[in-house]
Parts: sequence; structure tokens; C-alpha cells
Amino acid sequence: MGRRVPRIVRAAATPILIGDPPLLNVLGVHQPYTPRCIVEIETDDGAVGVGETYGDAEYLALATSLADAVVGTPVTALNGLFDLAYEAGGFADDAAPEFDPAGLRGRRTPSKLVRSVVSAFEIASLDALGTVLGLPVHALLGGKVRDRVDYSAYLFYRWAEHPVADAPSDDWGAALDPEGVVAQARRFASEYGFGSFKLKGGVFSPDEEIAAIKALAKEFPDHPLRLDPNGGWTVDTSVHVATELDGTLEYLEDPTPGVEAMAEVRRRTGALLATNMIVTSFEEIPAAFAADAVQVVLSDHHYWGGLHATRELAAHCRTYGVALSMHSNTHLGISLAAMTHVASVVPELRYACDTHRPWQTEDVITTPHVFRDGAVEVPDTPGLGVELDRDALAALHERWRRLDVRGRDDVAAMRVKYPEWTQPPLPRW
Ligand SMILES: O=C([O-])C(=O)C[C@H](O)[C@@H](O)C(=O)[O-]
Ligand SMILES: [Mg+2]
Repeated sequence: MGRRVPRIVRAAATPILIGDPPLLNVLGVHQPYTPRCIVEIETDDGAVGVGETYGDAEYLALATSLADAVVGTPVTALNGLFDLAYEAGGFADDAAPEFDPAGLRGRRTPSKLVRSVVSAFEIASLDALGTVLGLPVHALLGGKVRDRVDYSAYLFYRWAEHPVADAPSDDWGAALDPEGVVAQARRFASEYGFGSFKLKGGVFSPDEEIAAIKALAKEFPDHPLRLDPNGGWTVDTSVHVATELDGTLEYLEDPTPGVEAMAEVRRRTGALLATNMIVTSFEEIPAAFAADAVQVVLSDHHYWGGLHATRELAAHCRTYGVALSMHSNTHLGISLAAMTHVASVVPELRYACDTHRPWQTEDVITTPHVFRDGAVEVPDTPGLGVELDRDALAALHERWRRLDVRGRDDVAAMRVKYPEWTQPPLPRW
């Protein structure tokens, strides 16, 4: 007789608001608080698993419905989660895609919403299953091929403070020019040991951002550098930047919006182009790869649909000779644990992964991860290797109840300081 498969007896999707610094990007600035959704499932043998995903209203609504729908299903029924989510959400995958400005995640489609929500349930299930079996999540994915996962420092132009009272604050200070960016990089290198840097661009004129990258290259000649203006530049501007920074960048991320424009930049410069905006779902792969519009895909297990789906993405990339790196958005330790497990099992993920985590001062796990030499150790303890901090979860949920922030809106946050600010067109420069 085989082992009995545990069934899910309880599932919950809890919205929280986490403090976020005033980080600038092409659309505007991060709000003081950003929503995340924490998923918990419990099995009939008492195992508990946790997952984390975007917490904007439409994600939360689907997560809440899916939490009801998974009760009674086997904790191993991961392949069935997608159909269950479509059913629970009551929609079909036929809506016309549009650009999703929230989080700069490329196109918004029902299937991407489903995948983003399913990812948290898949991870919570793997966490619970790992606990039941006494195995780490990476073992359930076929086993780690590395013991540590390298992360890249995520540099942002930023203000010292949010322009509102009672907002969360930190001691990083402003970074609004090359000196500020280099000072930020120095602190990331000394406190976390990061060995590579990505600068979020699209904030100032391209020449100012070129100057910032050159200043970084001068100060850190051995650190790979990346620049990401989130599609903020025209093809000609992208060609100018790529030419100026030829030999300086590890890769150039989403310089310009759309497959054709990216392909033209590639043709005209030969620059290595990465994306988390034009290839964000399986449907977008054929056209982008055929046009040679992208040479590095930034995986993001949230919107690709979880850890198994990330491995499927890796197989596509391997087949077409496209490299893999990893995207991040404002997140906490549950997501970082999931990122670390999946990055440990994908042999071709050789670039340091992005993470926003050092910018967050709060978490919902009892022992937040430590970055040593820019890396996180892959845990061998059962499940994800994290423990939910229920008091912290309750406090951040209480904040969600108290404050009326139900989505990420960098444009609205910018308008607080600059009332005339409107959503910038992409490309902007
Ligand atoms: O690589 C990216 O495009 C991102 O990390 C998207 C994020 O939304 C980033 O722009 C941010 O946090 O402002
Ligand atoms: Mg990007």
C-alpha cells in the first residue's frame, strides 16, 4: 500500500501592507505601503505550508476564491490548480491583453493573473508536502544543483523620505545622482556582500544614467552591472545608451518597449538584452525568440505560475539558447525562500538573481534570511525552511484593514509630490 496523500483541510489568503521606501522608476515612485498576499494551507495530517504573491485587489479576490476551492483537494494536486483558479475566478482566458503598469510586469492577461495567484498556492502546497515528507522544497523539484544562490544588489534612485506624514522611513538617504548611486552601492556591497549591481533606470535623462553606470564601473571594476529603464527609451536612445556602455554592462534590461523595438536595438548594437516585460508568459515566447528580441529572460516564479512552471520556462530557454536570470518585485521572506529553492534547481540560472528584499524592513517569517557574500544559502530543512510569524502577519494585516491601499500605483504616489504628474508614455526618452 502506498502512502496516503494528505488533503487540504484549511486554506487562507491574508492581505497585508508592507512598508516600502520611496524608490523611483519610469512611472513614478513606490507608495509608502505595498500590498502582498500571504497564503496558508493546512493538511489533514496537521502540516502547514505558506506562499506569498502580489496583493493587489484582483489578485487578492482570486486568491480568496481559490483558498475556498482548494479545500478537500490532495496537497499534491498542483497541476489541477490552474483550472481550479479559472473556475474559482469565474473568467476565461480570452480578454485582450493590455500593458500592466502596476509593478511594470508587461502585459496584463487573465492567465497571468491566474498564474500569479496559483504560484502562491503551489508553493504553500510544496512547503506543506515537504514538511510531511521531511524534505526541502528543492528536493521535491529534483534536487539542488548549488548550495547558495547569488543575488544582485538592486540600486534605485530614491528620495530620502516619502513626502507624507507617518510614512515608513529608513536611513539610506537620497540617491539622485551618480555619487548617490555609488554611495548606495558601497553600502550594499559592505552590508550584504553583493557582487553585482542592477540600477533601476528610466528616472533621469539617459545621459545622467549612463554617467551613473560609468561611476559604478569606475568604483567597482569587477562587479557586473545592469541597467533597466523598464521600456523607457526609444530605439535610437537605446542604441545611444548601448553604444556608450558597450563593454560596461552585463546586460541591458528592457531598454525599449515591444518585441520589434527590442529586436531592432539588438540588430543595431549586438547588445545582450534582458526582459521581464516582453516575455512574461509562455504565449509571448515564440515571437520574441524568433525575432531575437531577448537573449536573457528574467524568470519570476510569481507570474510564470510557480516553481514547476519556472523549470518549464528554463526548458524553453535552454532549447532556444536564451539565458535565464531572475526578476523581483517588492517582496518578503516567503517569496525569497521560494526564489532561492527554485534558483537552486535550475542549472542554467547562472546570473545573480534580482531581489528587492534588502529594501524591506519588515517580514512575516520569524527568522529573515541573511545575505552572505551576496548569496542566500539553500536550506535543507523540510519545506521552504521558513516559519510564519503570526504576530507579524496579524499586525501587517491590521495595517491593511486600517489603510485604504488596495493596489500598487507608482503614478499616484508621484502625484503627491508633483500634482501635475501623469503616467509617462513608454518610451519616455
Ligand atoms: O526589473 C523590473 O522591471 C522590476 O523590478 C519591476 C519593479 O516594479 C521595479 O521597477 C520597481 O520596484 O520599481
Ligand atoms: Mg526589469
